[in-house]
Amino acid sequence: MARVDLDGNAINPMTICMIGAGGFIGSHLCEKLMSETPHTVLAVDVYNDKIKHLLEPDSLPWAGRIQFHRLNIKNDSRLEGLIKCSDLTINLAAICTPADYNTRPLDTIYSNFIDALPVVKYCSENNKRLIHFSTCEVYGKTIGSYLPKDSPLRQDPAYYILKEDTSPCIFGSVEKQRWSYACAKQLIERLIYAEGAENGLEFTIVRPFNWIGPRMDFIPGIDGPSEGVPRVLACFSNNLLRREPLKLVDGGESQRTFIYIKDAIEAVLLMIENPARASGHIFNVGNPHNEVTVRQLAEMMTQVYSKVSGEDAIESPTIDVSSKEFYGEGYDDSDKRIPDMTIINKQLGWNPKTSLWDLLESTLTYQHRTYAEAIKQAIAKPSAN
Ligand SMILES: NC(=O)c1ccc[n+]([C@@H]2O[C@H](COP(=O)([O-])OP(=O)(O)OC[C@H]3O[C@@H](n4cnc5c(N)ncnc54)[C@H](O)[C@@H]3O)[C@@H](O)[C@H]2O)c1
Ligand SMILES: O=C(O)[C@H]1O[C@H](OP(=O)(O)OP(=O)(O)OC[C@H]2O[C@@H](n3ccc(=O)[nH]c3=O)[C@H](O)[C@@H]2O)[C@H](O)[C@@H](O)[C@@H]1O
Repeated sequence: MARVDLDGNAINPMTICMIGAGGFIGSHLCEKLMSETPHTVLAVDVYNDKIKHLLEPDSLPWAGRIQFHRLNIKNDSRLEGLIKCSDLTINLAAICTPADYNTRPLDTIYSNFIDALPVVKYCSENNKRLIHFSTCEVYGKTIGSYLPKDSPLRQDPAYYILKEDTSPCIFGSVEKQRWSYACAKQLIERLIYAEGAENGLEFTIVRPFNWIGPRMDFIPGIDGPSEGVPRVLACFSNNLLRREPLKLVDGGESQRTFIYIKDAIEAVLLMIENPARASGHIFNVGNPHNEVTVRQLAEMMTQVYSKVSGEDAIESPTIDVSSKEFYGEGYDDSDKRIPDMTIINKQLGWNPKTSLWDLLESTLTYQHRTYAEAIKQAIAKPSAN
């Protein structure tokens, strides 16, 4: 049966230049595009470990519809050619782990702003559509976080719900280098918006709210550096696999809404296949119903991991650490992130489905299956690391 868009029109096969296709989100998006659509992907990245299963062997049903191009977009003249021969470019490439924002602020700003500039320029000059990945961090802190602790207004959604078209972007001072990432992402959003307004660039901006699932980041000492600090899902998974306490930064009081990667990818596919509804928009993509404090996340992950691994939790499953100790000087945090869903509901009719418990159960089953044996061996032979 022919695939149709939300307005009942047939969807024609397209060629997509996907930059950062070898990362967490890219790998899931490639998987979806290969298994459920007729589209072709030119997958650009410096790594391909997370999409190897889609590239080999040649006998895969989609062989010929996905090509890997190993290139660094900082300095490779092949990029423009790849964008020119595609119908759509999706840019996912970025440094996006908070441990880097205050310790490698220059790399963070270059990666999230400077390196994205040629992508925007080539799309604009060649009249190509662009879907650019920004972040919910562009909202920074909530207005409510500046109210007195006992103010009743803190309970009023007007002071904390994050809306694409009305919420301000509130960052800490320049010394708080944590915000180097959010600020670079905000400026590239503004540049893309301006290219749309002045030069007619057809764009969509995605603001992901803590998408999590299998293949997110790395497990330190197993498939990433021993001293590396990934995002919270991988940090806590690593602690659980090693039977160490989960570290709660500054008491684990910050709040997040987590969404299952597979739900979020459905939203991206709707954007890809419904350009008339998606172009010119900025979309929050998150799950407002999955809000927890980081402490609650740690407690739930501990329970879920016990269930999927069959091992009892350790006696003291969490430990408090200061942000200075964990991330170093210049760290700061978003207090609370709940996405407003009005625009994405109206334009794409999309809603997330998976509860936090269910998404943790499938993700931690994957983590256990993928890493438990390797961790056991690494612990038994520490010198082999
Ligand atoms: N995962 C989330 O919940 C989340 C939340 C907010 C924003 N985002 C944004 O979504 C995008 C993808 O995030 P992710 O979680 O998949 O991260 P990721 O780190 O897993 O993927 C990014 C990919 O980009 C590649 N890359 C980086 N610089 C490159 C360069 N110069 N040339 C070629 N490839 C390069 C990396 O090798 C990596 O494979 C990022 O822009 C990120 O800021 C993600
Ligand atoms: O995923 C998103 O939507 C965005 O937010 C993330 O930022 P953040 O949520 O702060 O990063 P995490 O590493 O996932 O941390 C979440 C919270 O857990 C805390 N944390 C992290 C790790 C840990 O071991 N312990 C711990 O308490 C952090 O301090 C923070 O409060 C990253 O900046 C980006 O990937 C992305 O743009």
